[in-house]
Amino acid sequence: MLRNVLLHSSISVSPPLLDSQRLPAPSPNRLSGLTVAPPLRLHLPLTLPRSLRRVLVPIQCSVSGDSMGDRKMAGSATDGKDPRVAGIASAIRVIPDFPKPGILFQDITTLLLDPKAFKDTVDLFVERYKGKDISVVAGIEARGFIFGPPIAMAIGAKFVPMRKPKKLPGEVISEEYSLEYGTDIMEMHVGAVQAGERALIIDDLIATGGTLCAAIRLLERVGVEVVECACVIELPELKVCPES
Ligand SMILES: O=P(O)(O)OC[C@H]1O[C@H](OP(=O)(O)OP(=O)(O)O)[C@H](O)[C@@H]1O
Ligand SMILES: Nc1ncnc2[nH]cnc12
Repeated sequence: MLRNVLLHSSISVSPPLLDSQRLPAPSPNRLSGLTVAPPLRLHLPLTLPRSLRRVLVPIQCSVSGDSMGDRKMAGSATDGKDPRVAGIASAIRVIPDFPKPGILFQDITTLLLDPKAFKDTVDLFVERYKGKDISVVAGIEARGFIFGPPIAMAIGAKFVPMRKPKKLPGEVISEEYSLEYGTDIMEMHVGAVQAGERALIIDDLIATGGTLCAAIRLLERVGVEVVECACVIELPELKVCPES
């Protein structure tokens, strides 16, 4: 069971930024084959403490302050009380029925239109990870490529893209993972990381956790220590990881 996290700001993702962007409140819908009852919550950053990373399989995205017990990290800027989190949450647009009926899509492009909210998002991660001896920030295609590089630069780490198949030109190592229907493959360049390095994995969102599981496996196969995974958004109602 996954019990995370640092930030545990159980915030309802709020209406769109602009009136013109407002959408009707979504009804409970299905995502990845699972019933999802809004409101969804924003957790920033969603991090998996090292001691709990392994229990991503099976993942439970629901988070409770109690569940962290002794592992709760006191004093984190991301404990849910940080005033920046509300602004970030309100900048994320929710679009029902995209990309297909029943999906409640968390659209971070509206967050990117808001310079303060975007900066606050990156800053919250940077505040947590600066000075933690992390030499690798691994970003997951595509939206991990948006948040990963500014975080990497700010903490003095290199950025390593974890890409979809046949995108990287050099020699790669691959990891297959399960999706709701079928499988996908994640790839990383051979030589991008060295055994013994400490990595942070960044993505925009965790749903089932299958994508993050694959990224962890890929890095650990080459001897990298994955310190934590961090995401902007958690879909806490999703309780199943496709990995087994
Ligand atoms: O926790 P999971 O169930 O694995 O899902 C989370 C992943 O899904 C989304 O990416 P997507 O696969 O849609 O790719 P994209 O960002 O390239 O559109 C999201 O950005 C995460 O990477
Ligand atoms: N509901 C969702 N919104 C945005 N990206 C997603 N990836 C998986 N589920 C998603």
